Order: sequence, then structure tokens, then C-alpha cells
Amino acid sequence: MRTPFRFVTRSCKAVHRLQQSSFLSPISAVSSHQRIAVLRNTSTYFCKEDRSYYITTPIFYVNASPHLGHLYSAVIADCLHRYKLLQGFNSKFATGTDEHGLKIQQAAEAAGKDPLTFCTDVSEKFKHLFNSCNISYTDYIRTTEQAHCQAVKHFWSVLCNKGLIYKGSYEGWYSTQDESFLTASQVGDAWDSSGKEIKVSLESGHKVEWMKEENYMFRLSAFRSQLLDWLRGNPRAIQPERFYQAVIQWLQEDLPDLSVSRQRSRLQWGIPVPGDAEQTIYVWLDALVNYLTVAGYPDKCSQWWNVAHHIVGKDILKFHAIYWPAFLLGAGLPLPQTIYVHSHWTVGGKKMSKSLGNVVDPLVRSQMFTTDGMRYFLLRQGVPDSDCDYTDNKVIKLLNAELADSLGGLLNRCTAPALNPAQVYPSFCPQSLPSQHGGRAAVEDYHMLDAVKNLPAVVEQHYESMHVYKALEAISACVRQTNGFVQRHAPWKLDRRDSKDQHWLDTIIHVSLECLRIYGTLLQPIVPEISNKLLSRLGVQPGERSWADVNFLPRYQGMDCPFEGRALGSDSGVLFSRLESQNIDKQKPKKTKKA
Ligand SMILES: Nc1ncnc2c1ncn2[C@@H]1O[C@H](COP(=O)(O)OP(=O)(O)OP(=O)(O)O)[C@@H](O)[C@H]1O
Repeated sequence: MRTPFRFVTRSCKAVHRLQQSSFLSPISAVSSHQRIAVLRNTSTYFCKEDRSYYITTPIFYVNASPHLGHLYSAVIADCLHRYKLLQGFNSKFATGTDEHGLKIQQAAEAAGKDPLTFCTDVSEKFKHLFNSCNISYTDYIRTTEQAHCQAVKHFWSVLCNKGLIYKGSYEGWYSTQDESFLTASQVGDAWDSSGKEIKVSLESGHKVEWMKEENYMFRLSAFRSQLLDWLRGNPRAIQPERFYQAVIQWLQEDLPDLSVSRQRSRLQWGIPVPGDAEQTIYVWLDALVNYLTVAGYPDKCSQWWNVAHHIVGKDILKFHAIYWPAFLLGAGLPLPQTIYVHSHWTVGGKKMSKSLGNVVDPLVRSQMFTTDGMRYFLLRQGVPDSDCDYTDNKVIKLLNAELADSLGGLLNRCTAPALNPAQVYPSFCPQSLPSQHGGRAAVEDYHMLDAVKNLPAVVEQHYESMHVYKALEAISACVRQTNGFVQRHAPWKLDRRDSKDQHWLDTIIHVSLECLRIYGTLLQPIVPEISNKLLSRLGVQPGERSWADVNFLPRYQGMDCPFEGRALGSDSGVLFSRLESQNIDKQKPKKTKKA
């Protein structure tokens, strides 16, 4: 059953090894078949038979406006989607809003709106944010849509017909804030603002209440061993590893049956249980089915459902890694390929959250730092394994150092009319930079060439495991090396009247532009606007920007370079303007708005 995804990863490693062994050796040492693989430098060569890929964000609960954490999930998914498209995959990318449940019923009441109008207003805010930040979703689902309600009812009936849902009585702790049922061991004591003793969820800190009502139960307990088998047989199904281990641990604890409905008298804002107008389907069962609805369930969904990958915050891991796979097993459907989990953005050490109100407005920030700036920051600083504290100063420091000074400075230097008066991609001179060490090159230059040559494979490996920050770390290190290369040889000091100097100067600029072309191509999933500007400035056409085109410095390997002699693009504007903290302070809203 699985998949082009894994197959690709293995194949890429093979290509990578081949590249490593062949880059500094004569190209004739490899067979013609291998050579095609090396030249194409891409995994797409190997995965012709099935190129579908389906990626989802969580659908976002519309009890309040979006914050930076929501944008973070969307940017990660967008990055993977764009990366898959670059690799030639037919990628589907779904996001949207989760609109049923008690929290929304209460929030709509508090806002004096009917629930659907309330949901539409907030859903539009999410959509607006995503459109403003270049989140290139292919599907935007709302759980209040007819097609989704039909899919949920169908899914429910399938579980019911298989005897997996029974009428029972639920008695236990429930957190409305988390829309979650908790066992006694997951609950602790706390005090509310008036000093009254309350019970809270140990995980989220949200208040819980004792609930006793008759409703429908799902036979979750029957799936424990199947879930364990699935995970043990697929150690990369949940990434990063620490979250995989957490789920294995949970599965070894108590796994009681799960209440999957609420009495309609308590919860009206939801999908009614088919055949029982007194009960409403549990909001999480309703919400999780959205992934199937987008894939075309119940009619034809196998093209997409067989290649599904979820991005989720760690707060909703249990729902995605235990409840959802158990529902799917119950319904006889394949399990998702991967659940990529990320940690949280915090403010002053506390999780940024709508209910706490300590939110950072992502629209305001992307106006202050640009959309690409914000995307770069989130993916460069966000580490899936651990929480990260947000401050504006961190953003300014990082973007100035890496986008404005390092990457922007390199482009600026190498395309400046003083160094490149003809405004072309200059020629490469093999005598100035021979493949055997020598000429005018230093040992460090060869290290840099190796690093940049290997970079696509390194980046690919990190994109595949959702360690985007590591990919950016690697790119950033290469950009620094290229700046070092230019600095070391100071092309501005060379004498153009001397033909040897002129050839060497052209070679330095050619190599640097080749490095920039690789960086621009690899950065497209992260900063699409900056990459477009950079590649256009280099004269790289839209049809020359795919993963298959990252063939670094072909002239060094004795091959033709399609860019040599080509005119540079005319937009010589600054790639990324430095951010000044005084100006930023003026733009900042006086108070962070409570969502
Ligand atoms: N602080 C955060 N950092 C990173 N991602 C977040 C953060 N908050 C929310 N998300 C993302 O949004 C998803 C849904 O979060 P949710 O709508 O529950 O937001 P929330 O602010 O935690 O809301 P609430 O306070 O009402 O629980 C999470 O699973 C995660 O993917």
C-alpha cells in the first residue's frame, strides 16, 4: 500500500550517494543510465508510476480569529505542497475550518450572532489570512458544508453497520474548551480567578466538568492492538520520533471506549446522529472526516486517500494518532501515510492560544515583516520537536542577517553593474577553476562546490521529514560559504584589462550565480516571492525552476550551461529590505488585540 513517498526517499538517497561519489570524478566514470540520474539530480526520475500526494492542515476551530500558530501549521503544509509540486507530484493541499460544537455555539451566542453567520465571518478571516500569506491550498473545506455533512453521516452509518457504535452511558470528565473526554489520571486540581477549586485537564490546563449522559459509544478499546501493530510496522508514521513514542506510550495505558455523540438538548450546533434526532455527532468525529470529504468520500476517494499526510499541532495528536486511525480501521479504510507533528509558539513561555488571548496577529506581522519574511521566520525558527518563544526582535534579527544581508547581499554583489557591466550570466573558464584542485581556486572553494552540489539532496531529506529548519540551516550555511568565496577572491580588485583576470572574474561571478540559482530554486516552497524575484533577476525562466533543474554548475563537469551568456533580468531592486526596529515599533498596534 505505501507509497511513492517512501520509494522516493530511498531512491533519492541512492542518487545522493551517486552524486557524492561522482561530483569530483570524471563524468565518464558512471554509466549512461546513472548519468541521467545524476544530471537530472532529482527523485522524480524514479517515481513515474504514482505521483499523487495529499497534504492537510488541521481544520481550524472558528471560535475566534486566527493567530500566528494557525498560520504556522498552514505554512508548513504549504511548504510541503509546493515542494511536492516542484518535484513533479500531483499534490492536493486541503485546509479549512471546523465549525460545529459547543464552544462555537457559546461563542456565537456571546457575539449575538446565529452560529452559521458567526462561523462564516470567522472562516472568512482564516481564508483571508491564508490568501494574504500565499498559502496555496487547493481545497478549502468548511464542516458546515452539505457535502461534508453527508460524508459524516455515511461514515457514521458504516461504523454503525459494523457494530462499532453502541448506545451506552458516558460518565466522566469532559473539557468543552478542548472538546475532549478525559480519564481520571488526566485531570488535576486548580483554582479559578475567584479562588474556587476546579478540576482541569493536566495537558491543556482547561477546566473540565463531570458529565453524565446517555449517548453513543465507539468501540475504541477493540483497536488497541491493531493500532500498536500499525505503529510498530511503520515507525515513521508519526514524526518526529518523540511524538511517535508518546503515542505508543498512550496506547499502553487505559484506552476506554469513546463517547461519539452528545445529547441534542445540550448541543444543537452539530450534525444529528442518523436515525436519532435526540443526539448530535461528537465534534471530533465530524471534524476528522473532513480529510475524507476533500478526498471525495464516500464515492471515489482512493486516489487521494491512499497518499494522505497530515500536519497537526501536538495539542491534537491524540485525536489524529489514536481516534482517527481507529475510526478508519473501523470503516475499513487505509490509514494516513504520515502524521507530521509540530510544537507550539509560545509568548513569554505560555502557549499562544485563542482562549488565553496572548495571541500575535499574523496579518499585522506579515505587513510589518512581509509575507515571505514571516514565512521564512516561522520555518527557520520553528522546531517541530520543541516549543519556540515568539518575539518581534527575533524576527528582525534573523531576517536582516539571512535574507537582507547574506542572501540579498550576495545577489547584489554579483549582479552589480560595477562587477557585471554587461548584465549577463558570464562564462565559466575551466582553466581558472579546474576539477582537479589548482588554478586560482583555494581548497575552501572546492568545499563550497561540494556543499552546494549536495545541497538539493540534503534539503530534500529535511523537507521529507518536515525538518524545514534544518533545510534552511543548510541553505543558509551554503549562502555564507558563497559569500566567503566572493570575499576571498575580491573580484572587484581584479584587472579587467588582463584577459586571465577577466576570465577569473567571470568564473567567480558565474559560480556565484549558479549558487544563487540553486538557493533560489530550493527556497521556492518557503519564500515564493523572494525566490521568484531572485530567479527572475538571474534570467531563470519559470520552466527552469523545478527540482529536475537543480543541476549545479554543469560547466564544471564539462557540460553546457543553458544560462551562460544569457541576459540578466531587469529588476535590479533590493531582494529583501533591512528591517529597522524603530520603524517596526511605529507600525505595531498599541495593544495586541484579544481574539
Ligand atoms: N501556539 C500555537 N503554536 C503552533 N500551532 C498552533 C498554536 N495554536 C494553535 N496552533 C495550530 O492550530 C491548531 C488548532 O488550534 P486551536 O484552534 O485549538 O487553537 P488555540 O489557539 O489553541 O485555541 P483554543 O485556545 O481555543 O484551544 C493546532 O492543532 C495547531 O496546529
